[in-house]
Amino acid sequence: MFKLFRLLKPYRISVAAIITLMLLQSLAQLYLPTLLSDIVDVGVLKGDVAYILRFGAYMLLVAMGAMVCVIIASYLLARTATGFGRDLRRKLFSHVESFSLHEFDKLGTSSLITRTTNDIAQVQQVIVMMRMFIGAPTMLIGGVIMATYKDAHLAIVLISVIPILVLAIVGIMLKGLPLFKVLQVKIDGINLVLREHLTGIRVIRAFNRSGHEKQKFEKANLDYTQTAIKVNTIMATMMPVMMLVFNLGVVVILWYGGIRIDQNQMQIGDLMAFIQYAMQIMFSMFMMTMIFMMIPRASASGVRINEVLAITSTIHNTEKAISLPSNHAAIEFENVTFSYPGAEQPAIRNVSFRAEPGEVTAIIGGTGSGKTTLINLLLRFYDINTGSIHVDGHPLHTLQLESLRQHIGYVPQKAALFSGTVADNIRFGRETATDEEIKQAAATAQAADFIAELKDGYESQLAQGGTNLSGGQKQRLAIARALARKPDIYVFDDSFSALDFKTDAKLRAALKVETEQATKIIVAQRVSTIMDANRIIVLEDGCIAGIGTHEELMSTCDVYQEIVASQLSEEEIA
Ligand SMILES: Nc1ncnc2c1ncn2[C@@H]1O[C@H](COP(=O)(O)OP(=O)(O)OP(=O)(O)O)[C@@H](O)[C@H]1O
Repeated sequence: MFKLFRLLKPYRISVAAIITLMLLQSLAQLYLPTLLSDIVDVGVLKGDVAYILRFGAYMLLVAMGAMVCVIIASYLLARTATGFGRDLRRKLFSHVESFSLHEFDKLGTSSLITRTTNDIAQVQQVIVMMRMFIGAPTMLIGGVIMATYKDAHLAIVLISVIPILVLAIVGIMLKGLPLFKVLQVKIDGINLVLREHLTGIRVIRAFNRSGHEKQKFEKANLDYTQTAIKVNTIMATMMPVMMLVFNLGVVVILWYGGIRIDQNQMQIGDLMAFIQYAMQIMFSMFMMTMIFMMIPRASASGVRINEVLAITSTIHNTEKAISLPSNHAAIEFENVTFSYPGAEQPAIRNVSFRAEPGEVTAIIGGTGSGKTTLINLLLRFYDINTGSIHVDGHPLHTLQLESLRQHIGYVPQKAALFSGTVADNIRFGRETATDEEIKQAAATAQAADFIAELKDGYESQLAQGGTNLSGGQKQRLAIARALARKPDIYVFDDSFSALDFKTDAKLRAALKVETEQATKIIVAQRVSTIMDANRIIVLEDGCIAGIGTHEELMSTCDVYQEIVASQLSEEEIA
């Protein structure tokens, strides 16, 4: 966790000011009881009103000075802590941005979200508590010194109470701390049930499993509550135990102090100051307990954050990476083999093909045959194991990632839209696209009609993930987004599956005109979508079972014939 505090560097002046102010505040606090004892011993006992007033005003000034220190320190601390949290979130976010899909697979999306939010908040809390880090030890050491200075004999009573307090605190913490860790795991449990419930709400309702889900949530909730009650019960004993030990200590101090006053070895004011020092010592011990309770929790979060920061993406720009010139680029796969990390079998084996500019290269095959994997490799979401991929004659790894992706208009299998307007979502493809270009892209994607029917047309707001649109509408917006980019390469990963046959045909006809010069790769399940492609690649279990036009494959490729036969009969039956 302390490694993360390097991010405090830009705030070093604030931190120095906070430390100085808190030290000043602690010194002022330590000075107050001494002033009080002077008022009592000199002013009150001798009836010197002028002395009382003068020292009273003095006390007021010191107290106000301490207050000003606390106010300024709190302000600076709030700014520093929120700034630190913002910087750390930014650092983590941009680091995660550089990850390849492999790293996302490894860490898990939900864990990355928790680490960027909850875990950072825990570490940020340590900064917020910085006041205590400085105040508590100063008050403890200063309190003991000042109490000893007031009366060394009585200080022995006080100092012998401290180990009893420490023992009580350590005992309680030993019981409570492991439960704090358990508590975090139980929160994870609630989050898991909740996340599954919210994302799967349609399925849960359709299968009438609401009752079952409710029970699952109740169980996780009860589990968490019971642990929380247990940990809070243990922690709640801390204050009364501390108060008991402290009050017993005060009784002993008063008793022994009374004897010493009786023997003229101590003055009343000193005894009053002594009790105040004892209170300050106890308060500082309480603060230190809070610190010790918080640090293990925050350092667990610190470890989780550092884990993410320590991961370097397996896919990044090499030093000599070049920018892909704007060109109508040919794509070439040569003997490409690739296994997903941890997978036993390669998802793609010895795949070779060429996709030419101005042509449509289609990929067809059963589920799990490796179609999406080919696309993932072209976009360099993953790196190949053996073989090579060239774009415009350049090996993929020699190209700058941003430049490569800049040239590709990608339509994913599952249309991912973002909250914002329809126009915002299309403009996502190219920020500089004009309104006219956006309308043109929507028209080509056969989305113009349904957008016109929306309440605010292109300015209609989309819900998170576009849930207020149908599957086909989402797909058409995703296509419009890729078209708005005007790229050299189009990649449609099963992007026409949610469209009816008529819209599918109209869309392909419009695309043909709009994307004439570009290299087009179309992954499809329906033969009718790709029948007129210049080249059809038939995939089976990660290998190429045939390449050719529809006619060629109909006479040479058994797998293709099977696909065609199964679909025709299905259509005939329908
Ligand atoms: N992230 C991943 N990690 C591990 N294995 C994966 C991953 N993604 C896909 N696979 C595996 O790789 C193989 C090919 O998957 P791919 O998604 O490329 O198939 P597909 O042909 O696109 O299928 P579909 O038509 O169902 O989308 C499958 O066996 C799948 O289980």
